[in-house]
Amino acid sequence: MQHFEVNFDGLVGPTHNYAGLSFGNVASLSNAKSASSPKSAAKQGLQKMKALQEIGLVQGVLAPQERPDIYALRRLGFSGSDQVVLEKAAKEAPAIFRACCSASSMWTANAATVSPSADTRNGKVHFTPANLTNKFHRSLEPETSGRILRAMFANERFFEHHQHLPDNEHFGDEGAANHTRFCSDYGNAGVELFVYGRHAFDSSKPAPQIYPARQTFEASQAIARLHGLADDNAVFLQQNPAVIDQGVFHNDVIAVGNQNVLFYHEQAFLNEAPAFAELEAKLGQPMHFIKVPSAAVSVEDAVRTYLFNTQLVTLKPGHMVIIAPTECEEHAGVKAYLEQLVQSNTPIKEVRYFDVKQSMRNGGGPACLRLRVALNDQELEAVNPNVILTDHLFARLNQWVDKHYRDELAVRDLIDPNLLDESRTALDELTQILNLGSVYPFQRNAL
Ligand SMILES: NCCC[C@H](NC(=O)CCC(=O)O)C(=O)O
Repeated sequence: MQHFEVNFDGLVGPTHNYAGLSFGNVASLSNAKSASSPKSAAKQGLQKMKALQEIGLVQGVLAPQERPDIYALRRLGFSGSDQVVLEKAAKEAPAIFRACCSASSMWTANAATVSPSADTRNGKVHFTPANLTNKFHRSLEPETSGRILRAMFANERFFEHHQHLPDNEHFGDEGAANHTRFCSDYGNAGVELFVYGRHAFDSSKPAPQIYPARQTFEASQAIARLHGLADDNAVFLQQNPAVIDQGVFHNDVIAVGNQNVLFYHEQAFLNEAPAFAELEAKLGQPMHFIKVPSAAVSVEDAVRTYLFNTQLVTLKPGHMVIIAPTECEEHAGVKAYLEQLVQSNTPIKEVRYFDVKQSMRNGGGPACLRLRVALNDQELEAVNPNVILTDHLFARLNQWVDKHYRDELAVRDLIDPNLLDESRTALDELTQILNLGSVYPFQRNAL
C-alpha cells in the first residue's frame, strides 16, 4: 500500500479583499482597506498548486465560499431583496457588511482538523470543520466548509465527518493551523500535536494580554476525542502567550512540522521540553527539533516574513523541501538563515520561494493556504477525482478565473450589487467543474 500527504489548497474567492478584520493578525490590520486583486490572488494560488504537483506531490483544490454572505445579513435583521439587503447593510452597518464579504475561506489550514486513518480508533480519516469563533467573518465558514469536505471525501467506508464544535469562545477551534502530525511514514500511526492558546475553563492558567488566543485547550481535546485518538497518538502543548501578543495568531505562524521534523522558533511554546519528550516517547523514535533562536531571527521578523508559515514537504525519504513565501527571500537575514539550514545536517534539503503576496497581505502564507490530508492509495481512490489537480484542471481553473474574477477590488466596490451575481455565477460553474453538487446556500434555496 502506498501513502501520500495530499495538500488541498484553497482557491481564492472572487471577493478577495483587505478589510482589516483580524485583530491580532498584524498583516490584516496593516493592509486594511488597500485594493486587492482577486484575479492575481487566485492565480498565485493556482501557480503554487501547480508547482507542487510538478515536483511530484498529489495536490488538491478546495472550493471557496459564497460571499457576500447574504444569509448572515438576513439573520442579522436586514431584509428585502438580495440587493436591498446589501445596500442597507453597507449603509447602516458597513463593518458588518465588510465582514460578510471576506474571502477568508481561502486559508484552508483553518477549514478543519484532519486525522489520518492510521491514527484513529476506527481506521477512518476523520474531519472536523473549525468553528473559527474568534472572528465574526470567519465564524461564517464552518457549515459550508463541512459541506464542501463531505462532497470531496464522500465515502463513508473511509471518511468520517463531524460537526464543528459548539460555536462559543470556550471551544474556539482554528483547525489544522494549530495541529501538526508527526510520523515515521505517512502510513504509520503518528502522534498529533495540538497547540492551544489558552485554557477556557481554568483562568489560573497563563493567557495573552493584548491579542486573543483563538484556540482553546478544551477545543483541542474535544477534537482528539471526536477523532478517536488514543492517548498515545496525541500531545497537547500551550503556545507561548507572549508571542500571541506579538502577532502570532496561529501556531503555524511560528512552527511547522512534517514526519520527524519540527521546525520552530525558540519562543513558540510554553514549557516545550516535557511535551517534546512525550512526543518522542509516543512516536517511538527520535525527532529533529530544529529550533531557530531569537538571535538568528526575531519573532517580529518571523511574523513579517512568515518563515514558519512554510510548507515542509517530503520529496523522497529523508529529503524535505521548504516552500517559502518570497518575503523570506527578500529579507537578507531570513534568507541567509534558510541557506545555512539546507546545508546543515537535517532532512530539510532545499528551499523554494513562491509569490503569494496577495494572501500574505492578509496574513496568510503558503501553510495557511493548504489543508494536509494523509491518505493511503485506497483512500485517495475514494476522493472525488475532480478536486485533484491535473494539467487539465489547472488550465480549466485558470480559464474560470479569467472569466469571472475582477483584476482589482477596492473595499468600496464590495457594495456593487453585481458582485453578488458575479460570485454566484462563478461558484455555480465551479461546483460543476469540481463536481461538488449543491454545496452553496444559493444553490440550496436557503432562506
Ligand atoms: N491562516 C491565515 C488566516 C488569515 C486570516 N486573515 C483574515 O481573515 C484577514 C481578512 C481581512 O482582514 O480582510 C485570519 O486572520 O484568520
